[in-house]
Amino acid sequence: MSSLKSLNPYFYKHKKLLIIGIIFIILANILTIYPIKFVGKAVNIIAETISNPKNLDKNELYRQLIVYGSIIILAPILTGIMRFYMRQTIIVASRRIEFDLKNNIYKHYQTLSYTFLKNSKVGDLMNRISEDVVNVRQYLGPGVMYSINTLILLIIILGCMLATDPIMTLYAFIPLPFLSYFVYNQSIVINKKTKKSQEKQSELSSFVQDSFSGIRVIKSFTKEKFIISQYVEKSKDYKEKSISLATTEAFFSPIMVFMIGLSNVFILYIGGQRYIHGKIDVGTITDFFLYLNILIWPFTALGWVTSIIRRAEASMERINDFMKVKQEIKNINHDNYSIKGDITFDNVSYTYPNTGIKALDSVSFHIYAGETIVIMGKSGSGKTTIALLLLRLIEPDSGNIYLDGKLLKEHNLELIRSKFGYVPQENFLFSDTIFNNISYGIQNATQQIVETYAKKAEIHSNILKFKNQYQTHIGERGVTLSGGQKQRISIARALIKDPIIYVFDDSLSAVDTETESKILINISKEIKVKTTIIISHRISTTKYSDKIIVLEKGEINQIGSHYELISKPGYYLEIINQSK
Ligand SMILES: Nc1ncnc2c1ncn2[C@@H]1O[C@H](COP(=O)(O)OP(=O)(O)OP(=O)(O)O)[C@@H](O)[C@H]1O
Repeated sequence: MSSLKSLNPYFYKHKKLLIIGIIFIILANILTIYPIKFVGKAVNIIAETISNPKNLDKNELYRQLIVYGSIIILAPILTGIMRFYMRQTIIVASRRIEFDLKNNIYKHYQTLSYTFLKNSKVGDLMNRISEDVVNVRQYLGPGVMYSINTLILLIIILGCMLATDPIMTLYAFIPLPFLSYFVYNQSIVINKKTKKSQEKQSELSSFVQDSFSGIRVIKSFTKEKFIISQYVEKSKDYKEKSISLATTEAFFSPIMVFMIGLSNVFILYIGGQRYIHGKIDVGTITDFFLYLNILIWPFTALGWVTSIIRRAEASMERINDFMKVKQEIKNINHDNYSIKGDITFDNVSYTYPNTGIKALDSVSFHIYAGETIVIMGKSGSGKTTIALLLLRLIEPDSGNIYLDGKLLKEHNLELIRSKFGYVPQENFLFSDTIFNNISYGIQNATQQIVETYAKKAEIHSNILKFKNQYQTHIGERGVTLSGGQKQRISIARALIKDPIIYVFDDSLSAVDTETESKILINISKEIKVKTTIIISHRISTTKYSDKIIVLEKGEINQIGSHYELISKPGYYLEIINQSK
């Protein structure tokens, strides 16, 4: 139950509804049990009438039977009304808690670090916020409701039974300790099996997500059959875990019914003995049977409720694992001020924690505000890592980064990110209209502004060719764009922010050199006055730069202007010679 403790604040928040719900549960149970003693009384009157027909007072008999009959009929109607309100309060509270929980998980996801999210599987993240939350909601709603219901019913029935005949009560409850032992053991097994089945489900979701993202590769490599067989294998695994869980859960109902049946046998035997010896009347035996049979459903449901609780416990553990992950990059400054764009890297090193790869090793350089630098280097040399450090998506392990002479981590994080125009290497666009994608970073964008920046990014004429032009939907529900078109929309999205610092991470790799040149000419005015970092493999971009940094295995191999670098042997000269 420990993981479910983290739900206490949510229970507290919705305490009013829950307390009202509990009151309805109590009323519903009192109304369920109240008419039972009248059944016993009615049975006694009928038995009395049959054995002594001479004493029959017809009017009195009818009067009593009408009163008892009315109570027996009316009480279930009122019980039904109480049960309706019990659901209306407790189930509604569970839905509200589910809403809060989902929002809190999503909010927490947003605070998690780039590296953590990058290393998590999307399917798994999705499962924790969907499937796992549904499991927890099942506990919050039916789980809590039926647990309280069973407990209250048990207390009331136990009280009624003890008041009627303590000895018969003792016999009726003989199977109870065995039942508790069985429930306890089964619930441990259910918890373990649930965790395994949920892990398998997460794996399956991640696999499906992966295979749809890589559908082009799968089809071009004609791997459909292979991927289907892998899916079958994984879903078989999930199926086996689920069946094993269902088998354990299936034991509950028959065992519960068996135990109640055993109680009935005891009642019949002991009750019969006591009746023969004149210690009780036949109505008392009838009452006991009715009491026990009322317990059948709640006790059968106990098995179901136990698995709901165990499932929720396993799910909550998975949710808590994520909720415990601390926000690594925090904002300590909330001031508003202007940024010039002077950047210094002072002996900066960074190692990716998950792989242990040292991506940057004591890197130092200085970019004056308004300068344009091109970062070159072989694949994996650490270029993107510099961009991520600048945006504070990751923090250096050692060394310092300064912006306008002040430590980057002491700046207002939201402010500095708003001053960056970042075009990432992987051109991610949202499943939305082209207009909304371009205007993503600004508020109240007009058609004119969006078009201006689309023109600068050399994508305007392409957009006009689509039927719905700027209102064209991209992605799953709309058109599929070419790599170059996506890149240019990403560029327009960064330009429209009118940032102070541009970071283009291999942003022109998917467009031809002519378009690349046009884009760079279009934004040359901005580039001249703003700090611009262009990560590129192409020599054509270097003509716009003040300085070139050549990285090799995370270290600076060469640094200088185009003319300085072509005058000495090295990677830069090699690239120049290759491009001739
Ligand atoms: N999220 C990550 N987790 C672990 N290792 C990473 C991660 N991202 C990059 N790396 C590793 O860090 C090193 C530097 O990567 P980086 O992306 O900075 O190189 P790059 O020069 O930009 O490469 P490319 O030109 O191919 O984009 C590489 O060896 C890479 O494998």
